[in-house]
Amino acid sequence: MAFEFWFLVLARSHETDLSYHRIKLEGGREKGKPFFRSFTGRLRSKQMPVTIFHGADGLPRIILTEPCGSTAEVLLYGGQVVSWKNERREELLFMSSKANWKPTKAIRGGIPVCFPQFTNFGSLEQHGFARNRLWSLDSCPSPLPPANSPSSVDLILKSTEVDLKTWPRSFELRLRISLSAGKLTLIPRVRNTDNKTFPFTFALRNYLSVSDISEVRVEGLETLDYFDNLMQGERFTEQADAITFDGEVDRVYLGTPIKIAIIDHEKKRTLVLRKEGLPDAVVWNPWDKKAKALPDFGDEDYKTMLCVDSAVVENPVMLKPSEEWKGRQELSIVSSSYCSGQLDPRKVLYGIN
Ligand SMILES: O=P(O)(O)OC[C@H]1O[C@H](O)[C@H](O)[C@@H](O)[C@@H]1O
Repeated sequence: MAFEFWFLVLARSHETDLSYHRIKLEGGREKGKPFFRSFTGRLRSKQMPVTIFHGADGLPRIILTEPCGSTAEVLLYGGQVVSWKNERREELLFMSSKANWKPTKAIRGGIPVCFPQFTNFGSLEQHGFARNRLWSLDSCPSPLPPANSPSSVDLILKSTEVDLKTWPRSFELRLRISLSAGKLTLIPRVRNTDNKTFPFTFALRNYLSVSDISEVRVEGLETLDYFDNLMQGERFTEQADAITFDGEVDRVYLGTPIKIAIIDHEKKRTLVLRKEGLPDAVVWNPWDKKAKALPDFGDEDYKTMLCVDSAVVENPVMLKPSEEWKGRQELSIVSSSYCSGQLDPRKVLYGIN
């Protein structure tokens, strides 16, 4: 059965007022064939040369590239980064071996966007609906300047009639994703297009690829208070001088410093998470038992992943009509762990010489 759908993309031309560009994405479903045919569509605009591909899974995606050779792959479904590879083609994000690539379910890996609710702190579905919706290209990212390069893309999700029934607040959720050598930057924004103030919680859930979770240290969270989701959200104070892993962990660290280092001894590399406007950080690893209970998580996958999320959880954002909230996170790779003697984590975290 033939299948087609249209994206209406609002694009601002250089000289004139707003104009609409319509992009048609076509595919066909034949017996035994993927839902979509492999397809390349191009939004022809002076300002935003964005190419949309369809992979074997049929999901529309954008591939970001930069001159040093690193790449990122972003799905319109969920506005989700699903791959970030360095210039040596090594994958830096985790993707579950049992990830479900069919819409309506969240994809287990990459960087899902949790909005308007983090976890089950509210009446909505776990982690909100944004990760389960088809986003669009956003060619009017004002007040950010247009991202006019193959290293960047702007996406948008607006409230729909269906979502207004469960969450009656009109919003525009924008996400700019930018790639540069050794760095992936995400800038989420939420605009209140309603006539009432609304609260929301938010997280960029970073599924990071690690060589062996037992050898990983997270620095920058020591001495902080956290909510432990394994203890009914009870509040504790971190006593360890770094977070290490030997069992399930599901914590929301509160009011963290702007930099957190994830040190992977075996890979001899440190991943630095730098964030603004996202005061909390969630650390999650399901470990063996929970991994087995999750249908889209490979039994052994917990050994090679760690979620360290940039989040706003403790104090929800209260957004007034017409106001825009903005966050920012940068993930960057420093290619040798401090174990090698070349990198002192204090330098990474605090810039101490
Ligand atoms: O399975 P998901 O909906 O992606 O959630 C994964 C995990 O996220 C959070 O950290 C929750 O506190 C956990 O209870 C949940 O298992």
